[in-house]
Amino acid sequence: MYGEIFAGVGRDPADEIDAVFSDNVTQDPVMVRDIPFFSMCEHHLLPFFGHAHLVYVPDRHIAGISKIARALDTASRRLQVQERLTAQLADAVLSRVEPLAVACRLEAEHMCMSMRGVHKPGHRVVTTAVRLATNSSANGSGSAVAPRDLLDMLGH
Ligand SMILES: Nc1nc2c(ncn2[C@@H]2O[C@H](COP(=O)(O)OP(=O)(O)OP(=O)(O)O)[C@@H](O)[C@H]2O)c(=O)[nH]1
Repeated sequence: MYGEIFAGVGRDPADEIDAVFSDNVTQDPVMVRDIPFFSMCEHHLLPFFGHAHLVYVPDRHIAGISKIARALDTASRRLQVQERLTAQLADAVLSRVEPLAVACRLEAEHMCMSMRGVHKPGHRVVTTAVRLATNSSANGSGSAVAPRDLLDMLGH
């Protein structure tokens, strides 16, 4: 059982993104919503779980969509904090798909806050990560979608 829960230990989430396509790519945003994930709080050894949403603006490549979910699984199946998990997913897409911009948002309930401690079942922790290509025009002056637009699409 623990082999499955911690199957991401020692693996690079980016390596899951092994399918990218380069034909007829346009710089229109691609969004994947409501990807479920389960992870383990590194402070309490209790689960946190929820959904991930990710949007990116392709440059020359698009990702095989399942590979984004696979990268999320690899990053979540280990001891984690939600902020780092969010960043690792965005970084994996940035490094392998080389988009103009990528943003992701995770919403989760942490069992360490629900079943013990402060006892707040039903709470939701929301984290976001935004990454821009170093040569991106997505910083506001160019024609690409701005980071604020990406976060709006994610429903922050
Ligand atoms: N961007 C994009 N990817 C797609 C679409 N339809 C299928 N794919 C992805 O194309 C990829 C093909 O990857 P492969 O590794 O060759 O196929 P696979 O072994 O079935 O991959 P898994 O679904 O990850 O098991 C997968 O990531 C699919 O999710 C689509 O319409 N758009």
